[in-house]
Amino acid sequence: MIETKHLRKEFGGKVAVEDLSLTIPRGRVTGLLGLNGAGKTTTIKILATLLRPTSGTVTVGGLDPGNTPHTVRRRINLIAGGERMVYARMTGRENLWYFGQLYDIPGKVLKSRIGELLELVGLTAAAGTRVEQYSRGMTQRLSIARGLINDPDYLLLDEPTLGLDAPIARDLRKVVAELAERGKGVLLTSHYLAEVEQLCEHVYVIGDGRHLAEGSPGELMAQTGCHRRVRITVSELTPEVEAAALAFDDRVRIIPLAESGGGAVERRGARSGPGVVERQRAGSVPDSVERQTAGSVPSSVERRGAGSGPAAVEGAGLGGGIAGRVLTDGGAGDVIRTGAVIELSHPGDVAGALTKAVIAAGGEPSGLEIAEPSLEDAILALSDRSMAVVA
Ligand SMILES: Nc1ncnc2c1ncn2[C@@H]1O[C@H](COP(=O)(O)OP(=O)(O)OP(=O)(O)O)[C@@H](O)[C@H]1O
Repeated sequence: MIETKHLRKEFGGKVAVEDLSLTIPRGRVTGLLGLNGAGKTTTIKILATLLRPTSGTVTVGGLDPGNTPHTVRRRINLIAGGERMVYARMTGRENLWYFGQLYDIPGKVLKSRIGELLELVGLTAAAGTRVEQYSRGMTQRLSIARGLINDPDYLLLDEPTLGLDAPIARDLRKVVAELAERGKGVLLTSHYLAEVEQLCEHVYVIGDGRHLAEGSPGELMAQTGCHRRVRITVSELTPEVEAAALAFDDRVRIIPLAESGGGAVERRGARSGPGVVERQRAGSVPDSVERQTAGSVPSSVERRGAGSGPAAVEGAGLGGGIAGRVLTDGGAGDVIRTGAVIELSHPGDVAGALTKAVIAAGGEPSGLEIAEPSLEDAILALSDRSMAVVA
C-alpha cells in the first residue's frame, strides 16, 4: 500500500498540505476530494515523487521514495487529465514505445505490453496515427496507456476525465474500475463526483490541506446528514395539510409558494437545520438558486449549513408545473399563499407514506420529486464546516 503519515508541504510561507495521513491499498480506487486549492494536486505530486514533502513520511509498498526513488518510480505512475502527457508528433504506438524505453523495459516485453494496452484503451486501430490527429478523448486514453506502460502497482489519477465527453469519460471509468479489479491501487481526484461515487470504495475529503473526513461515499453522506430529499407540491396549503405534514416527521419543512406579494415564509419542523436566511422582493433575482429536475441529482448545489436543506428554490420543475419562489423570511403578512412544497430529508423511503398523510389531510399533491443525496452535498457540508473553523 501507499501510506502517508503527517504529511506537510509548504510553498514559501504557504501551507498547502498539513498533517495528512492517507492509506491507498491495492485492489481498489481511493478518492481524494476537496474544493479548489484543498491540496489534492500537491498531495498527488508528493506521492508521484515530483515534490518532496516539507515533513512527514510517504512509503510505497514499504519503501521510502526519498531513499529509493528509482525503485519507487517503477511501481507508480501518474496521469493528470489537465496536462498533455504524450507527444503530438508521434503516433500512439511510438509514444508508448518511447515511454516504455524510459523504464528500460526489454523490447519483447514492451512490444506485447503496448499491444495489450492499446487494446485496453481501444486505440489498436489508431496506433499508427499521429497523436495530433487524435481527438481529445483518444489522447486521454493514450495518456492512460502511457500511465500503465511500466505496469505500476499504483496509479495516481488527477482529474483523468477532465473535459471529456460523457461517453468517453464512461469508457475511461470502466478502464479504471478494471485496473482496480486487477489489483492495482488507484488514487483518484475528480471534480465529477458522480464518477467518484461510482468508482471509489473509500474517499478522503480534505480542506486547506487537512484531513476533514473519510469513508465510503454513503458513509460520508450519512456523516454529514445528507439524505434523500422528498418534495411534494400541493396546490393549496391548508392548516390541516400543514399540521399533518409536520406531524408526520418533525424534520419536514413547509415551503409556501408565493404567487404574489413581496415574499414568502418558510416554516420548518423542530428538527430541521438552520439553513440560509434570505430576503427577496418579487421579481428580483435570488442570490442562490438550486435547480433540479424531478428525480435527478441536483446539477448545482448551493452552499449551505451542514445537514440543512436548500433555503431557496426557484422554478424547481416540480410536477404539476408550479414554479414557485421560496424564501425564508420572518413575516408572512403580505403573502398570498396558493400552495407549498412539503420537503423532507430522510434516510428512509418515506415518499409514499408522506404523500398518503398529505392526501388524508385533504391535500392535493400536484408534484412529487425525490432527489437522491449526493456526494457533492457531503463535500460542501464538510468544506463549509472547515471554512467556519478556519474563519
Ligand atoms: N508551487 C506552488 N507555489 C505556491 N503555492 C502553491 C504551489 N502549488 C500549490 N500551491 C498552493 O497550495 C494550495 C493547494 O493547491 P493544490 O493545487 O494542491 O490544490 P488542489 O486541491 O489540487 O486544487 P484544484 O482543485 O484547484 O486543482 C493552493 O492554495 C495553491 O495555491
